[in-house]
Amino acid sequence: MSKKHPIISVTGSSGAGTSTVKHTFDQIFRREGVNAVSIEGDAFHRYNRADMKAELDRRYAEGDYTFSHFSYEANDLKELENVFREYGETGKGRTRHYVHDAREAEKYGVPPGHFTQWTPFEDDTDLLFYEGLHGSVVNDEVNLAALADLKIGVVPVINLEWIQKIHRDRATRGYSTEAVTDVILRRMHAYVHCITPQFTRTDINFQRVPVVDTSNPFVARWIPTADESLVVIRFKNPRGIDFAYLTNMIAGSWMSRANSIVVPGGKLDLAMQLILTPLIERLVRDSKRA
Ligand SMILES: Nc1ncnc2c1ncn2[C@@H]1O[C@H](COP(=O)(O)OP(=O)(O)OP(=O)(O)O)[C@@H](O)[C@H]1O
Ligand SMILES: O=C(CO)[C@H](O)[C@H](O)COP(=O)(O)O
Repeated sequence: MSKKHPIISVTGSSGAGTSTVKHTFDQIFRREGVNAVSIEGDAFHRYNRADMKAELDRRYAEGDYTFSHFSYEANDLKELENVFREYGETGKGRTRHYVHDAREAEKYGVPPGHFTQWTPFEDDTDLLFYEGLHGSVVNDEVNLAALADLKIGVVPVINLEWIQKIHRDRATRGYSTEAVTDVILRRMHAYVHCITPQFTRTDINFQRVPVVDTSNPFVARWIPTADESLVVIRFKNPRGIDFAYLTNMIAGSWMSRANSIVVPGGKLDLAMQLILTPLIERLVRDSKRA
């Protein structure tokens, strides 16, 4: 936890919608005049695509079928912890990009499946924003949850998450449904052991729930739209959250538990703005006083 140089982490599985949620944060940062430095979890993968394949093959040959990008060991979480710690203490740090596809290759000048060089953060930023798979990990090696000041989980129910991943990976990353299905299966062990435990540590979870039939996510023809979904928003510590204000402001919303509200899918962006803006404002205000 850092008051002087606050850190926000947004954690979700691959395809959960963390990049989409980042756009909402970017809008809030722009509107509130917050100068945030952003880092992507994929920058902290341990291997480039070819080396990951070699490591997978090696482990398969040894009978380990559980290794995937979700696994702790496939990522340099020590380095991520160093970046969180250094930023929290000094406001400095560094990051790089993992280039997924041709569009990103053109943007960064590095072929798909490779990393860019590490580059230092610009000086005098107001906060660090992380978006990726491991923003609230606590294991024998690292404690990232302890270093982040506001932790958000983005967790659609699992068949919606798979639909989102399959459609995104087919549309923009050139994978077949079969290839994505294999990846989903291979990642399941680490999904259960490395990804889901984080969502009991996050301060707020946003869980999109479809209200159309998604029983067979592998043949779904499109991603359920905002109108075809609800979002459950759960607060770890509901003290200080003005639920009456939120349910008044967000048409069609209601409380489903003492720490949860449900909003129509189309109101997700509004709900995030209403909930997150005061929290971000407070982090930045406190950091200027520290
Ligand atoms: N609220 C939403 N409503 C409709 N579609 C959504 C929503 N959130 C995400 N999606 C869709 O789901 C897909 C995956 O979203 P996104 O790219 O944000 O995931 P991600 O968590 O960043 O994945 P990765 O970490 O693998 O990059 C995209 O096609 C996106 O348009
Ligand atoms: O989304 C992911 C993790 O969040 C990707 O699967 C990961 O970055 C590896 O990508 P690729 O399969 O394109 O090498």
